[in-house]
Amino acid sequence: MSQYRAIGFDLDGTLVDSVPDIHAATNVALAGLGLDSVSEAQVRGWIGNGVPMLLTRALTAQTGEPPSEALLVQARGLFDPAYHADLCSHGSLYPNVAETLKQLQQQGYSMAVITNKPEAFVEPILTHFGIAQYFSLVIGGDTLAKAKPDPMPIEHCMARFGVSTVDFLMVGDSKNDILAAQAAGCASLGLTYGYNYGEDIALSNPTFVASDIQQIFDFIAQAE
Ligand SMILES: O=C(O)COP(=O)(O)O
Ligand SMILES: [Mg+2]
Repeated sequence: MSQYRAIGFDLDGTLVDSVPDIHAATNVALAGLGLDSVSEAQVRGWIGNGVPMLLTRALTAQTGEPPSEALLVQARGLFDPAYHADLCSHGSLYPNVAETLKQLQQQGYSMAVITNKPEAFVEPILTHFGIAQYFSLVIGGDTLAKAKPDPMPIEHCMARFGVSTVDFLMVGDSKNDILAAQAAGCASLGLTYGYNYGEDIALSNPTFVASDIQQIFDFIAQAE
């Protein structure tokens, strides 16, 4: 094993290309409020800070002003059942994700999902794609008091795994993942294929940058 003992994985844009399903549920919510649909490309640029922020961004785009709390609650009441009903039918695992997780587990790493997606959606998605068994801990965007880019989810995870900052590697597609890792004082691997508000992940200065999750083996070997 390398110097790392535990690895945190972001979900959306890192393990699963979930935009098509999130896009569909967003448009169900907007239609229920009598608002026009948004495009998949728009939704791709709004993912990263959880569902409340995604809906805030969508409602702002379609009404021209930030939504009231009441409108946001209404939108969430429409989004959640629509997304729950159809979490995975259009999405897919990114290449080499299942194989990489399997190999890392065989090598003895403790692994967690650290996502800003609401916790209730996470387990069914992991199960659908056959990767739930690789994770001994799942932290959603609403599991703790603070979400990424705050370091709290990573700190919580390190405490649960009984590892220190030098033992932990955070893998993600968004600057929120990299900022959370930097704030927690641990290493990060930034993936170039996900959703990062249209920005190059390298601009956030992750410890490593990769275009395929399988490249993680190059970096953890390097760190030995
Ligand atoms: O739900 C989001 O906005 C982002 O989810 P992620 O943290 O798994 O990328
Ligand atoms: Mg992500």
